[in-house]
Amino acid sequence: MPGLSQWPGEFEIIRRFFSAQRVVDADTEIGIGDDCAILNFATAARLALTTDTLVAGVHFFSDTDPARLGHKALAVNLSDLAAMGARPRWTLLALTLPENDPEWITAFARGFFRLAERYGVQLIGGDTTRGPLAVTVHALGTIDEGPAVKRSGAQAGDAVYVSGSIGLAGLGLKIRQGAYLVPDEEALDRLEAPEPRTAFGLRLGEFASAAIDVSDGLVADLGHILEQSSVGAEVDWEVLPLSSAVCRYVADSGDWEMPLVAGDDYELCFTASPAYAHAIALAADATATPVRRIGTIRAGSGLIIRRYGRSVELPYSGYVHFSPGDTRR
Ligand SMILES: Nc1ncnc2c1ncn2[C@@H]1O[C@H](COP(=O)(O)OP(=O)(O)OP(=O)(O)O)[C@@H](O)[C@H]1O
Ligand SMILES: Cc1ncc(C[n+]2csc(CCOP(=O)(O)O)c2C)c(N)n1
Ligand SMILES: [Mg+2]
Repeated sequence: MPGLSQWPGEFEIIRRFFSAQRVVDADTEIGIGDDCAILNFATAARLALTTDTLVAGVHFFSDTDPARLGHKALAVNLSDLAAMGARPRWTLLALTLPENDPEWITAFARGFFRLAERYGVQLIGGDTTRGPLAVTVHALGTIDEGPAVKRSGAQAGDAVYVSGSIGLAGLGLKIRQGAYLVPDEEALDRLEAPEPRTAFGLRLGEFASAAIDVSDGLVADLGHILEQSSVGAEVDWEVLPLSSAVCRYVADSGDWEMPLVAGDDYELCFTASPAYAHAIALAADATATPVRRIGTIRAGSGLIIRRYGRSVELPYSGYVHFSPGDTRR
């Protein structure tokens, strides 16, 4: 009779797919294999902790390439660490699988560990259960010096910036849903395998008064900054960083709000005093991160979008679980 750890069940999945990672963080006293992981770090660094769940049929299509799903499950958590200026270090992985399909799990683990290794992140524990497909990842990072970049620090007169480009994942979702018929690889890549803005996130502390990552949509997430900072903002639609495919979608459909309300882009939206414009350009350059000023923080409340000489006030709408019909953006 095989020892418990040899049974082809959850323990075999853990042993075979998840417990032999090359990355080992020096401050990990106990990793995978006991009731808890133990971290032992004597430095003055503070810990940043976050968690995000991806559920089949809600966050991803059940037939998504498992390597891309493994990547995305970690990426969305690294994105939250980036938004606070934290350095990613450790992760925990809670995996609920409908079946023990070694090929699927091998590909999932490949995507997960490839990203983890690129950022030096160690998997230190998790949970493996049988049930409807869902992935929950916890990520832990350190803030080595300076204050964390919060949602609540934006001030009237600050500039509003966004990294990369927005609306790509929303376009990918429309294509995946069959609601838009012009294929675009870049859009599908953004939807299924977003890249966390980790390197730029580590520079945010140098200049940002507030920051958030764009998971639910620019308007909804900038809205969190505005509410938590008790300010309003104006955003110029014409300067939004949109890929040519997103521009074409807007021209074809007339749906100019899509890039503002669709989620899943995992870009960083942040605010900073105009005095930091040069520092921001240097950080963008040093980390090869496109960054665009899209608007200005104003006293008061509410978000005004300026578009071709008109001003429209948009509600802070985006992807909201449990909203009527669960906004399928
Ligand atoms: N069930 C919960 N119990 C305790 N805190 C929660 C719970 N759900 C969310 N939170 C906290 O509420 C805040 C807002 O959560 P939210 O999920 O909107 O943030 P986010 O992770 O940046 O967004 P997203 O999930 O879209 O990536 C966070 O501080 C989060 O830790
Ligand atoms: C199949 C499928 N349908 C819809 C979407 C869009 N979507 C789902 S959750 C979410 C916000 C982020 O989630 P959370 O707030 O839970 O972190 C978005 C934009 C998708 N990616 N896949
Ligand atoms: Mg976030």
